[in-house]
Formats: sequence, C-alpha cells, structure tokens
Amino acid sequence: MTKGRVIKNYNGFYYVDTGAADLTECRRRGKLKTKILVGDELEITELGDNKGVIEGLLPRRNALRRPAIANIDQMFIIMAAQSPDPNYFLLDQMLMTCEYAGIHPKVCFNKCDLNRDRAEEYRDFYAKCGYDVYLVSAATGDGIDVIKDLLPGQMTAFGGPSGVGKSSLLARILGRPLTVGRVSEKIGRGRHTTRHSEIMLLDEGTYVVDTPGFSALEFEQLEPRELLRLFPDMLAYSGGCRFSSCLHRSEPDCSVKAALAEGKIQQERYDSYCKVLDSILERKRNSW
Ligand SMILES: Nc1nc2c(ncn2[C@@H]2O[C@H](COP(=O)(O)OP(=O)(O)OP(=O)(O)O)[C@@H](O)[C@H]2O)c(=O)[nH]1
Ligand SMILES: [Zn+2]
Repeated sequence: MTKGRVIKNYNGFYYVDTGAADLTECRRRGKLKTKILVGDELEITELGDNKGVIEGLLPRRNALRRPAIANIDQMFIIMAAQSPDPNYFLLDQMLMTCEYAGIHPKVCFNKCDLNRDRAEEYRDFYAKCGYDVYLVSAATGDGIDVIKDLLPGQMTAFGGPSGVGKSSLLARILGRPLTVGRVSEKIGRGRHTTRHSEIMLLDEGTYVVDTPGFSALEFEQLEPRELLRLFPDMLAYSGGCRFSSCLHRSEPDCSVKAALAEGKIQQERYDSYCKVLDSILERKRNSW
C-alpha cells in the first residue's frame, strides 16, 4: 500500500500525490463510506499507469468546512491595511472559524504600502492575542520573502475577505499567476480558471491552497459554552470563574472579566465575544 495526499477532486476521481513524479488518479472503494476531502491523507493501492484505488483514510488533523479542506498545517488570514479597511470584528470572525476547525491561524496584512501605521496597530493588537502577524505589500513586494520562507514542508492555506489582494499576493508568492498550476500541468489539462479549492504542489511536501468562498461560520449554531474556546487569549483566563457554567457576561466573580479590567484581555476581543454570544443566546431564546 502507498500513502498519499488528495490534491484535487474532479469528476469523481481523486488526484493523489504520493511523492512520485505524476499524480495518481484514484477512485474510492465502494465500501469506503467517509467523505474524502482535498488535503486528506490516505492509503492507496497502485494499479499501474498512474491509476489507483483508495483503501482508507489516515486520521485527519483538522478540517475547514467551507471550503472543505483537511490537514492544513498553517493558514494565513489575509486582510488589507486599507481598501477594504480592516475591522476587528470581521477579522475575529475569521480567526474564530479557523480555531473552530482546529487551526491556529496566522494573520497577514496586505496593501501596507497604503497604510503602514494602521497595519502596525493591528499587528500589535493581534500579537497580544497570541497571533503571528505579517505585514506585506503585493504591490511593492515588501515582506513577501518572509512568507515564502514559512512554506517549505507545509500545507499552507490562504483565506480572507474579497478585495484584500489575495490573488495578487499568491501570484507574488508563487511567482506566477494563480490560475496556472503545476498540478493541472501534471494532469495534462493545461490552463484552467475554475476557482474550487485545489492544492498547488510547489515542491516535495510543500503545498499551497487557496480557499475560495472562505467565510465565517454560522456561529449562531454553536453552544454558548463552546464559544470561549475560539478565543485562546481569553480562554487562558477562564479557570478562576466562580461558576463552572460562567459565560463571562454578567456573572459575578468572573476571572475573564477580571482579566479584561486589568487590561490582560483587550476590549475589542471581549466585544467580539459578547456580540457572538448574544446572537447565540438570541437564537436559543427564539427556538423555545
Ligand atoms: N496598493 C495596493 N493594491 C493592491 C495590493 N494588492 C492588491 N492590490 C489591488 O487590490 C485589488 C484587489 O486585488 P485582488 O488580488 O484581485 O484581490 P482578491 O483578494 O484576490 O480579490 P477577490 O478576487 O475579490 O477575492 C486590485 O485592484 C489590486 O491591484 C497591494 O499590496 N497594494
Ligand atoms: Zn467567567
């Protein structure tokens, strides 16, 4: 049996990178019931002629829901320093979506040529929350090498809201337009312009994946108690609350609110937490 990773799912076939020069075109065994995602690591039986059968999935380390991608080693949330202007709640929602998937993301501010001061403000803020923040400009090339150096041996995903310059940034990082990939050359399909998630194989063991349609979870569906886990900077202070059921909103003797008062938790983060908590509680009230 051979181990490999699903790079692309197309027309019912899974294209698997086994480290060989060519991808292996696989179908799944009928008895295999689990849904297979792009990024999944699996065991295949090779049938020769770059064809194979998927025998089973290796355990998943994490999985994004939208788009569905498994086993992301690192994820960058891209924001713009300006146009579109960043905002804390939007970025918090994207960070929460990653944390929910089991991914502690990094943050990258693009368009720093337009407003470096604001990018630095955000960098300092999110560094205090425990996130690595990178300042770049796809226009000038500033900071791009630092990102490139983080890629070898990893599967890296890039996500972010529309218009932040994700395509420009990826083109800079990859040194070529996003719509032409080595993967599609390998499959022999040449140029393609569809934007479903497809992993680009840069080098052995180095993958880059775009996340078209990446958007925040519908947090209303979460349980109130699940929410704090999505804010690692606040979770760290929750151990000392008087009530084990504390939602850190209006309960007395709350160690999260104490940390907020002492400036150990930043107000904007707590505000994001409360905003989402309120929408969850509102949904619960309405469903009774
Ligand atoms: N000043 C400046 N403009 C940039 C930079 N990066 C991208 N842009 C511009 O921002 C606009 C959006 O860039 P795209 O790369 O298309 O952005 P995108 O995030 O892929 O956009 P979607 O396709 O909507 O997801 C374009 O007009 C780019 O020229 C940058 O670093 N600085
Ligand atoms: Zn509390």
